Amino acid sequence: MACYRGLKFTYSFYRNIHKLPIYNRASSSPVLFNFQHASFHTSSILDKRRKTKEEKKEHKVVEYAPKKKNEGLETVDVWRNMTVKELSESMGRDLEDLQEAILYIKDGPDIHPKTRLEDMNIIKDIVKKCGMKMKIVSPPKDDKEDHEKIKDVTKRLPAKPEFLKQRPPVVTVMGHVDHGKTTLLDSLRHTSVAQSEAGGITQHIGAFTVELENGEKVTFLDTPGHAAFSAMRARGANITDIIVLVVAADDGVMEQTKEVVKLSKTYNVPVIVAINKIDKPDADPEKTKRELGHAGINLEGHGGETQFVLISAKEGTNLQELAETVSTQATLMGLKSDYTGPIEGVVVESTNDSKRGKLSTAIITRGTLRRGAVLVAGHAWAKVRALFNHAGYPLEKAEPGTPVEILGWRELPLAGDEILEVESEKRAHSVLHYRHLQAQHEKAEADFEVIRVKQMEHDEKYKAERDARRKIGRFKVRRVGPRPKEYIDDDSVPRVNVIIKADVHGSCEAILDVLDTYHDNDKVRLDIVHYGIGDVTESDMELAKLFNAVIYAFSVNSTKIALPKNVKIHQIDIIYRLVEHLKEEINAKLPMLDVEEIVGEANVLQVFKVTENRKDVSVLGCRCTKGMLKKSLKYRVLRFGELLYDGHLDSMRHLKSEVDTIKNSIECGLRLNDFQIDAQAGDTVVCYKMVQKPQETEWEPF
Ligand SMILES: Nc1nc2c(ncn2[C@@H]2O[C@H](COP(=O)(O)OP(=O)(O)OP(=O)(O)O)[C@@H](O)[C@H]2O)c(=O)[nH]1
Repeated sequence: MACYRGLKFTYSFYRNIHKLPIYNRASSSPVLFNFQHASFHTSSILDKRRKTKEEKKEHKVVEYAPKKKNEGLETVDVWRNMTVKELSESMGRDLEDLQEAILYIKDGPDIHPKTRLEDMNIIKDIVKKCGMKMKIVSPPKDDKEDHEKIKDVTKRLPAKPEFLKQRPPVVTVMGHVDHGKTTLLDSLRHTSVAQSEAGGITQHIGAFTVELENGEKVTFLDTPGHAAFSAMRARGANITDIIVLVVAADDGVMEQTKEVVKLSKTYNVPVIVAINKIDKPDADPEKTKRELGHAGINLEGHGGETQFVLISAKEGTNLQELAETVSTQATLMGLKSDYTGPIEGVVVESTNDSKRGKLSTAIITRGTLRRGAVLVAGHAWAKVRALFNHAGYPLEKAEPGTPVEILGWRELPLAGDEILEVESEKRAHSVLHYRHLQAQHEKAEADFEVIRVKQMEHDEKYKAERDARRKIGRFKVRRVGPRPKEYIDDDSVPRVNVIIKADVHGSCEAILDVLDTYHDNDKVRLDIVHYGIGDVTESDMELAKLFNAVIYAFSVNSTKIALPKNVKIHQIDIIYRLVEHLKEEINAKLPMLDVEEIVGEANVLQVFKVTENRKDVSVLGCRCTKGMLKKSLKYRVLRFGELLYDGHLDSMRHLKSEVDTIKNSIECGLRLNDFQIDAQAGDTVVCYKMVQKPQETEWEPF
């Protein structure tokens, strides 16, 4: 198994994708066994058996026509700059299979489905590796767009001017926190409900229309703040014609006021300023106007053209005037729409009403919506069962620029989704099916991209870690070819020098990766003097001699050349064995370790005080309880694990005789070198010696 560019594969898998060809590693070309040419004719075999000996003796001429190159191979249409995906489609093979094949190509292209294959030779190589032959054709016409248009439903082309009629403007109310946006919308909505159908149920839906005294209408989106505006824009729903910028006259221009100014300029949406809270005693409209000028909004009568109205949202002052100003602005903008044909619109909000079912508020932007229409929006569809206005009254129809509540959705569409009318339920189903597939496809591509990025990150991290290890000297820089001797640091740390020769690049990389896991270079350095692909050569031997290196021949021949004196070669086929060998080499270089070996133990039964050479000396009356005690060795006296003494004996006696050894269960008298130690009955005496043991490396790569 080899691992390349993050994908694991086997030759058997690779063969599977080729259907028949067996890949020849050495020649990089597929070897084909073609069953078509291996037919048997049983009748002719029987005939042959019946032939007489004479006939057999006859000289026969066997005509042999060499098979033409590529004969019998499937042909695939190719063209320059085709994508990896297009090639897989043209071949009729899975994308993944093709990507696997690309991995076998030296300096092959990126395997991303959208990668364009600019080099014909690369295309040829891929086709060849897939056991096919190619035919260069001209690129197919890019009919993808037309194709998609048929499957999906899209907006109609712009209507001719003669079909256009005036429509109400759609307004978004924006402004700084607490400047009165919600109050303004509430007041406007109540005004509108009160003005329209008296007694109507005031509903809080996503949009409502205010009707002016002259009969003109203004539609307000009932979601204040630029978050809603930006969200709509982000979904491609550019339904706001005019922004009403609410600025509190007491606060003046604040941070979010400036943001709205910026937003309106970015999207080129005209602004009408509503200077609010003029009823407040500390209201200063003049100051607010000046600040607006500084913020880039030049008001009418103050050197600019932006219209403004002084209002009190709370008290309902000048709200009709504000609506009229908006209407005038709309007239100036010449807002018109086509009232005929299949409808187009935008979802403003969606709810699942417990009594009425799935509902959405929408603004119709083109055509006239009626009951019975079949709509699609995003991944949802509806057969319109009923239409309501913002006051909750049923509508017969909804025209451009007017908000409408639509009942009849099978799934809930999302705010900002574009609504389009289709001719039938069947068509709605096919559109949604197509969109679903598209979404899946896009998700798959996005996932692929994520995996690719992750893989790249992983590779980079791996390389960075490896480089870092090399930098701090844990691992020398790998190189192909001999290395100058002076390169080796002449320090006192013992080292194991190795030369790796392997059959294929993958094996070599795998071995080097395993060796990378060795981190004990401060004890014994593991140094790769040289590595390469192919049989062991004379120069490898020379190098081994020069560096006193061990050669590991991994599935390659090392017997063709004479083995010089003092050069060790290990012929190895399994990386595990190589590691075992290396561990032995490393262990042999590790210094011996001093370890303590317990020889025996004794219990102190009684302590005698004797006088010797006018000194008071303690004698420990003990019994050997484990092993034996040897006078020449070292002793420790312990009390409940606490060390009282560590040193030699001055004397060891059995009864009255000085002895060298006390065996298990025998009593004795021990005199310590240090007379001052205050041992007592119950203490433990341990007899031990220091021995040297070979060390073993802790390196465990697997
Ligand atoms: N005196 C006075 N108070 C007002 C007026 N308009 C709004 N307010 C008050 O100002 C406060 C904030 O009003 P909102 O309408 O919630 O302001 P907003 O801009 O929607 O606030 P956010 O939703 O937090 O951004 C409330 O206490 C309103 O009663 C007004 O014209 N006059």
